[in-house]
Amino acid sequence: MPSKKALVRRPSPRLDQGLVSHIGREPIDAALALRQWEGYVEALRAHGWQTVEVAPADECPDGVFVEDTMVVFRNVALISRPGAQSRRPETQAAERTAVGLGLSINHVREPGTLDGGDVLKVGDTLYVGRGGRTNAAGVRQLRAVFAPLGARVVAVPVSRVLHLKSAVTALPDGTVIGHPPLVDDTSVFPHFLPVPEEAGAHVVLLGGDRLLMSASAPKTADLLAALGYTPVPVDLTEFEKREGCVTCLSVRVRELYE
Ligand SMILES: NC(=O)NCCC[C@H](N)C(=O)O
Repeated sequence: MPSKKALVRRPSPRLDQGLVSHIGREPIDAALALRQWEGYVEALRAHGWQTVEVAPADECPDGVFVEDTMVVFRNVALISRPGAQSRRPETQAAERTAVGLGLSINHVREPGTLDGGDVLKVGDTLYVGRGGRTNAAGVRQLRAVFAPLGARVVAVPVSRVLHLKSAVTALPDGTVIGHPPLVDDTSVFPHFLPVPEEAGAHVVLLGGDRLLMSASAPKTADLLAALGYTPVPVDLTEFEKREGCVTCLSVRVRELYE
């Protein structure tokens, strides 16, 4: 049954100590981060999403990036085993919330590593980024869990950014969008549209023609508006300083059998 639930997790006061891999470390304004997170949650709610808070993990600087804790396909959640050791404690409370929603649970197991941010769903295709956080065993386990449910799992290389979804996301019609200098190989996607800004590569489909995206990508917002979409911009500067983006602050659950 279609559902519009979104898991979110409020930022840790220690967000400043969050990981950075591909960019320099700039200081975080924790109060501003909290306001930006509240604005993000409000934008989801304003577009009909019921937000469900995962218990805070204040001891985990990167806990707000809750997308990385699982991959949801149909009514199954594959609980991740994050590629960064410091992020592994984040999954426990996220799993409890997934159970509470009625999702069936599977786990990525050692030696597999996989971050939810490396998995992009386009219809029944799951693109998975093989890169800094997701290894070959993680890809194999993703395939083993979701192929029997009808998913086509396509592994793609990711070396220029943190996660696959730092490089590309997809529009409602399945067109994959990305900022070409940051995409390893645009030819793996059947329909690819280049966008002019790094932050423009990230959209969350709110429903209908509405696209939640970062206010840091005004040229891409204009491009997408010219294609008939309605951009819904949110300020995310404090999360972008820790390599987060609009997708990573929630896990959207669209099919629940209640
Ligand atoms: N899915 C995502 O885009 N997650 C962003 C995670 C950022 C965090 N600082 C990390 O390096 O793990």
